Amino acid sequence: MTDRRAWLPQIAAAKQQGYIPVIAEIKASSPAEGDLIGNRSIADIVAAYEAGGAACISVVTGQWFGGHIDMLSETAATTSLPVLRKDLIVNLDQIKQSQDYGANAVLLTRKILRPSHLAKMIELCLNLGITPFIEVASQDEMADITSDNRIIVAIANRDIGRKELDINSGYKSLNLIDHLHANVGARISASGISSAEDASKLIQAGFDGLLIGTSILKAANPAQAVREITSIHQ
Ligand SMILES: O=C(O)c1ccccc1NCC(=O)[C@H](O)[C@H](O)COP(=O)(O)O
Repeated sequence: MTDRRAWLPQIAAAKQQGYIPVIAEIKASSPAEGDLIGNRSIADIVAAYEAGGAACISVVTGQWFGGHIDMLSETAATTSLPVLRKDLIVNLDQIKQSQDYGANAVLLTRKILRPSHLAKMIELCLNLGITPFIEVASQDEMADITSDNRIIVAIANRDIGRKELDINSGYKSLNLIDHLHANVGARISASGISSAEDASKLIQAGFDGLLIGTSILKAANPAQAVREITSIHQ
């Protein structure tokens, strides 16, 4: 398997080199948009994301989004960029499974995990050398995130419970970022990001990176779409 770079150094390196760290996502379909991949292979998409300067790759393996665990190993075999598994991960075995399939970060969705269980999952990730990528969607969900510079916190612009149909909800993360009081390794704005202008506002608000799926998958030229965001001048 490819020797994978670590998440936080990769995000820091992109910033240091003057690029916006983009976590570019591979997602088979969305309830709002339908098929997002068409006749492309995972290798085609990864190549475009790398050409656009993506810092990291996210792979949605969840069935809601037409995903499958094999998409993870296929991606991991194609790139040395850091790889995140996005799925409804609720037990410790899924964390080990994610690593076996090539992920070096896993999504932990605060909304569906009790704080004590979330703490155990974070601990296992850190023991295994996996970066916990904790997603929150409200002020309440951020309240019990504790400071740890080895974790990533992603603030979602959409509510997972609405199955991505709340497309016009605006950039919720812009209002929430100042309520995240924990010191963490990186703060990411996730979901619904569709223009360089909006990406720029999110970075100016203090985010260390952006997770983007649908808009770059739908773009006529995904490499260019990623490049337009990674190369924004601040
Ligand atoms: O948010 C979750 O808990 C979740 C769990 C499993 C699979 C997907 C999940 N969320 C949706 C996404 O991750 C979005 O695909 C991602 O944020 C990208 O959003 P977009 O740019 O709007 O496609």
